[in-house]
Amino acid sequence: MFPESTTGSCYEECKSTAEWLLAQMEVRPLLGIVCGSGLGGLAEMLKDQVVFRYEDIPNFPQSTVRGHAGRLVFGTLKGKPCVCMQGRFHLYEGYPVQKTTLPMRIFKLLGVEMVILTNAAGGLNEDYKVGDIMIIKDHINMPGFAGVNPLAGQNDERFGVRFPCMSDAYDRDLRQLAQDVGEELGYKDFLREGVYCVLGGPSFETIAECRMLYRLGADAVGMSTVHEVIVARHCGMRVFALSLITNKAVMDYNSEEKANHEEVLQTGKQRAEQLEELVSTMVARIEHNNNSV
Ligand SMILES: O=P(O)(O)O[C@@H]1C[C@H](O)[C@@H](CO)O1
Ligand SMILES: Nc1nc2[nH]cnc2c(=O)[nH]1
Repeated sequence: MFPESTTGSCYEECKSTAEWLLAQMEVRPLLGIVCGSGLGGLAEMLKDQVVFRYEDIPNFPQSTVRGHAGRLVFGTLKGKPCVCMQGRFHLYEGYPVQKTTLPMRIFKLLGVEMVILTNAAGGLNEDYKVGDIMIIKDHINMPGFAGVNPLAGQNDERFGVRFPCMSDAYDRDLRQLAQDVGEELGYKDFLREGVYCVLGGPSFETIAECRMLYRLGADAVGMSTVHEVIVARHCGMRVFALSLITNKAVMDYNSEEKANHEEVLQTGKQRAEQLEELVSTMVARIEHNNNSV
């Protein structure tokens, strides 16, 4: 038997939450969006909103971090039916990794086919500037090296296979679409593509850790997204993810810079408009059901 703490988010629990939500509105979302720290403005773009506070949703965790409003917003974005998490859950809030990713399984049971995730991240790549938007092409699941994986524990085949592939986690066509849209919008100077590394947080990285992560191949470091991506891919949803580089990781022992959440939220405010424009223009061009963009 698997121990209780590692049995993951059970199918019945997710199904009852999905059914509770579906019973209260007409929207049948095909697209799921997760807003990163300070990036909740994306949810405000949805038309004909139906809003649920996390505290009112059965089985749903609560947001505890500033910059994460804790609202599930349904509506349409450029005519496409969407559900948007205005606030996500992090390991450092004290939730088991299975609980932080439970909304991905609820998305799946709501009928969502594609997930777009955003996050705030520290830039490790020396060429990156604060305010750059990084299309995530791959990830490093650092907690996974220590066995912290949302799929650890008993596997429920109704969600997906025991050993899911992750080499194709970040949809190639959606990444290309983002590049094309970014170029058209004139974002070339601040649009990047790179590798995101997740750590547990909540402490920011030491200088030695930043240097190590960069040498390992990470371009940006954060505290989220990867576990959601693993669960979304496990249950067959397509994934696209963006990091907003909100601060530069400190790599130099002579530097006076110090990572802090204020700067993260401030940079989010400054780049929110462009990030929202990029995502909404992409959404306008995405076709569903035929697996194309
Ligand atoms: O939810 P995200 O990954 O955008 O939040 C990042 C990581 C921490 O929660 C916070 C640090 O400022 O921002
Ligand atoms: N781990 C981590 N998460 C972040 N989120 C925003 N900036 C950072 C950062 O520098 N490090």
